[in-house]
Amino acid sequence: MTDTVTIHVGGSAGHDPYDVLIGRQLLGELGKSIGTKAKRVAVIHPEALTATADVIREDLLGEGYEAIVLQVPNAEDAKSVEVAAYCWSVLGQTGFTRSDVIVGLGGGATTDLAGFVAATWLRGVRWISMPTTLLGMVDAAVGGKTGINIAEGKNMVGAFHPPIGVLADLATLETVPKHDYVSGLAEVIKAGFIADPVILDLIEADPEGATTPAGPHTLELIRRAIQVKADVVSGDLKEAGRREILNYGHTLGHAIERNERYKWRHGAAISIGMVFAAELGRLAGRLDDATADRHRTVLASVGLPLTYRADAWPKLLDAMRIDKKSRGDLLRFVVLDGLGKTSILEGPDPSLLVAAYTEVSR
Ligand SMILES: NC(=O)c1ccc[n+]([C@@H]2O[C@H](COP(=O)([O-])OP(=O)(O)OC[C@H]3O[C@@H](n4cnc5c(N)ncnc54)[C@H](O)[C@@H]3O)[C@@H](O)[C@H]2O)c1
Ligand SMILES: O=C(O)C(=O)C[C@@H](O)[C@H](O)[C@H](O)COP(=O)(O)O
Ligand SMILES: [Zn+2]
Repeated sequence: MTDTVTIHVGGSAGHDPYDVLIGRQLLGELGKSIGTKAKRVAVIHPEALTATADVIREDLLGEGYEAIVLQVPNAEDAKSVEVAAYCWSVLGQTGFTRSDVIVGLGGGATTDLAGFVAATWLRGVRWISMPTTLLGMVDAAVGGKTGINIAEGKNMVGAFHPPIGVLADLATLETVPKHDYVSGLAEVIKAGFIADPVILDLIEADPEGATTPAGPHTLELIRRAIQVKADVVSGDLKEAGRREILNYGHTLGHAIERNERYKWRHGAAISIGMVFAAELGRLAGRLDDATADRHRTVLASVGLPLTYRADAWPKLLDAMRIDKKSRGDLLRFVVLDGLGKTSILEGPDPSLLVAAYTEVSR
């Protein structure tokens, strides 16, 4: 049995600090995190986790809470205004008050939705994140970005609303489909390039092992990636500055997700987005060849995609214009000046963008 690892996330912008617990058999921790003020607990979960949600419900009932479960669609289909509206209706019908607590149980799509419902219900109620995918644990569950997608763009409607606690039970990873697990590695690798290169060394030492929760470095990879995220969001919850580095690879990545009508896995799109960002850095004269090339080798070594359709460029460029980092007509990209050295490339020449896209297109 693994000992529980605790990572502290500092409070900022009027929000309280909280802990991320990583371990096994963390179910018992849920009651402690909810506390005695709450009467009702709503567990929002995807179809894939119906059985787990039922176990949690029974447990909460046993602890004296009025527990309800809200099943939502798997994956990105949950991140819609219709699904949020369904959740609001259920909360209304059950008399959910400001002292009650929402639990988001699932991957990043579910926790983004659950956090958004918590942020908007009665203008904000407390919520706990229980991530059950690699991506959810290392990125989505931490930091309080919540939201839903619209046809015009990814996560375009949302709020900064941090959870009061995060419970990452490693046992849940055992049932995650392989391609979803690998998708999560894109965010782990992102953390490696922007802040903690030891992550890259660990993956390169055993890429096959990195693609399974049974791999030798799973806990260390998760712990390191969460630490990167916790350090960044503790100082800049609302993305006024440094937090933008967590968006490495996301400007093109989100455009690809929109172009695929949110049927692609997030990590797959971000993988291509990071290769593009590396090429931008290289072509702008900021990033050395070895680090730019390393993106391709490490991402490919775990089976993540590196290229996208050449003919999609005009649509992707259009989508990138409403990226949240844009200011007016100015496109802004997170790039690297070296390993772990991030900077912002503002308003790059259109020819530079085309040249970088040529390097990732097929
Ligand atoms: N808020 C943030 O800071 C942040 C950070 C990164 C990513 N995200 C968002 O996270 C989402 C991607 O998250 P994801 O990769 O976890 O995908 P996901 O939530 O879509 O989950 C992938 C699939 O696995 C299923 N699943 C979840 N847990 C399972 C388990 N334990 N066993 C079996 N099946 C399981 C889900 O139902 C879904 O079908 C995107 O919407 C992305 O925008 C948010
Ligand atoms: O936490 C952040 O900040 C991030 O940018 C992390 C990203 O991995 C994540 O995909 C996030 O949801 C992107 O947010 P967005 O504001 O660009 O939609
Ligand atoms: Zn992401």
